[in-house]
Amino acid sequence: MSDHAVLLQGVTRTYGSGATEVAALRQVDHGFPRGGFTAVMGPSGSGKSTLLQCASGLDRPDSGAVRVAGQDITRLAENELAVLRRDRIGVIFQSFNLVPSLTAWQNVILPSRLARRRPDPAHVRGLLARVGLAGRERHRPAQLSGGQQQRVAIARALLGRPEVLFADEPTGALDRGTGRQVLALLREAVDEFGQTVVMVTHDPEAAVRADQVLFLTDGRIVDILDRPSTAQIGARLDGRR
Ligand SMILES: Nc1ncnc2c1ncn2[C@@H]1O[C@H](COP(=O)(O)OP(=O)(O)OP(=O)(O)O)[C@@H](O)[C@H]1O
Repeated sequence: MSDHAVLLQGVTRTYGSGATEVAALRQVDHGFPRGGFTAVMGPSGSGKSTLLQCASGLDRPDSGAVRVAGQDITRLAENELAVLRRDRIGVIFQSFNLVPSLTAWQNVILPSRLARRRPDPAHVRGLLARVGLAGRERHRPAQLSGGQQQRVAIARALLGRPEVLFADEPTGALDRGTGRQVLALLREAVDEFGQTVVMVTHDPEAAVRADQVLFLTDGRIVDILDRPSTAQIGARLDGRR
């Protein structure tokens, strides 16, 4: 079995055509280590979200392969991809993406309900407690702070015990203290539960929690730093290194 939870091979994604053509990803090759925490950084428009979307099966590359659990997900039919995403992948967004009319509990179990599954209530309760939301199960998103809403989204992403958790700017809408709590949960998913986390971020304070930081420019990975300091990340972003 590969030691990569997700393997990108020659992944290219181009938007538009002719004069408006934009190459968002250009022949990207990268393996995300199993049980590792990787941050993806780079200037606005460098292809970070596109990389996350192609790696998580939300978008399909124009060419190249994306292997998750050894399967090339670019070759799966829609229904096969939906099953793989449901069983093996969790996704968290900057804007939480919760359903406003549902309680925290209902939001967490929504994907499994849609998949006609009945999650174990003890597991749901335990998950909400793990993310610090014990006693908030019946609150709706509007009755929760931004950080609490993001923790509901994390609990939802973790419910199916996914092997890989993708997070697109998960702390982007949060203050620093609340963001730290969210990062601690992602770190815990890696350290305690052996999950793989891939996180897009603009924030060096967030990226420093990762084991490895990828830097994208113009649709290409231009650098990879292992366990960099905040200062090293800042210097790399400023082009001082
Ligand atoms: N749906 C789309 N249609 C056309 N062009 C797109 C689309 N999505 C992304 N792009 C373009 O692809 C390039 C990469 O976009 P992407 O969102 O991946 O960058 P990013 O690094 O995540 O940027 P940001 O940090 O601003 O979120 C950009 O030039 C963007 O304008």
